[in-house]
Amino acid sequence: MSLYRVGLSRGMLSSFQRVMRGEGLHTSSAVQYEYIKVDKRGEKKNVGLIQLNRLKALNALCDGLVSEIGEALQEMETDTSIDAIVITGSERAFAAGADIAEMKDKSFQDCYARKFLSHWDIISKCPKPTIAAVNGFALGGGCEVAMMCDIIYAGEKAKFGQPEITLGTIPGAGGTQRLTRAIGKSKAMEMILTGEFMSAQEAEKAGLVSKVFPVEELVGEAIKLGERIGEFSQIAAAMCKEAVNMSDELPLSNGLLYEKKLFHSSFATDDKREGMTAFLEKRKPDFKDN
Ligand SMILES: C[C@@H](CO)C(=O)SCCNC(=O)CCNC(=O)[C@H](O)C(C)(C)COP(=O)(O)OP(=O)(O)OC[C@H]1O[C@@H](n2cnc3c(N)ncnc32)[C@H](O)[C@@H]1OP(=O)(O)O
Repeated sequence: MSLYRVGLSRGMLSSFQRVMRGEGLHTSSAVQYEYIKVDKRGEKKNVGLIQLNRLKALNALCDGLVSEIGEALQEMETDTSIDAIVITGSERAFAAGADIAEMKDKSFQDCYARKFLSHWDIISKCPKPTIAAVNGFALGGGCEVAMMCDIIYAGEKAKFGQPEITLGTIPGAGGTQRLTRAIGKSKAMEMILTGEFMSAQEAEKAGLVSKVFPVEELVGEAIKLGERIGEFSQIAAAMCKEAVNMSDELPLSNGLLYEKKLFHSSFATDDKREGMTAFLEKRKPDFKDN
């Protein structure tokens, strides 16, 4: 049974419970991947790095590649030494979309019966903070994977687009929804209906990207961001992530209530006591993620 399937069969347990119990698999060099490279980076090795590595096909997201991302995320999710996760590609391409050769002969029945692209959701469901470090093309599914992450950093030559219309289809992994939420209806509609690409600088201005960096500095900056997040209580970080993501799902009044409930819950943690005590004692907090 693949690690991915082991992870999925535990679906009834919340990710948070699993992390807290320290159960499950650990990121290790024992797992061999065909389409990705996996590493732990940062001074404390607390930032997981997933690098898409199907270079000849511009990291086109074939089924095997996405399954491997899922396996790596499952491992990093249960590895308590990892606080944040960076997903990146190559300098030429973050990912040029779903694999067109794999899709060409698929029928409606294949897609519907096998829930085509549904397993991609694992990326957006990761409870740990995820950062997409995008150099080069992030097209179609590539743009969608970037948008499934919590934060997008881009290299200055990055290009974002949802060109599915040029293939006679539409985005199928959240492109219409997430892009519209990120940059507004008019800009998203124009991009999706024309298949035109958006530069990193335009994407930063429109709100799709947080920051733009020189190409060669991008991954290092994303790792630094992961390290900064790792300095805080990881329970608080998970709650922040959950609350922010709920703003996409809920009407304002429900979102505000959800936030309040999580805020109250944070008062049950040792880290909240430590954070506030440290502030009053004018010292650095020593969070235990507890
Ligand atoms: C359904 C949704 C998900 O919701 C999708 O993602 S559909 C796919 C959307 N993506 C696209 O339409 C982008 C397709 N790719 C391109 O338009 C171009 O490759 C490019 C990114 C603009 C780069 O062009 P360039 O001329 O520099 O490079 P090549 O076209 O020669 O590409 C090199 C090599 O990679 C293969 N490849 C690129 N993208 C894909 C893909 N999405 N699926 C499968 N293969 C891809 C391309 O076929 C070339 O392979 P080779 O002929 O060298 O074997």
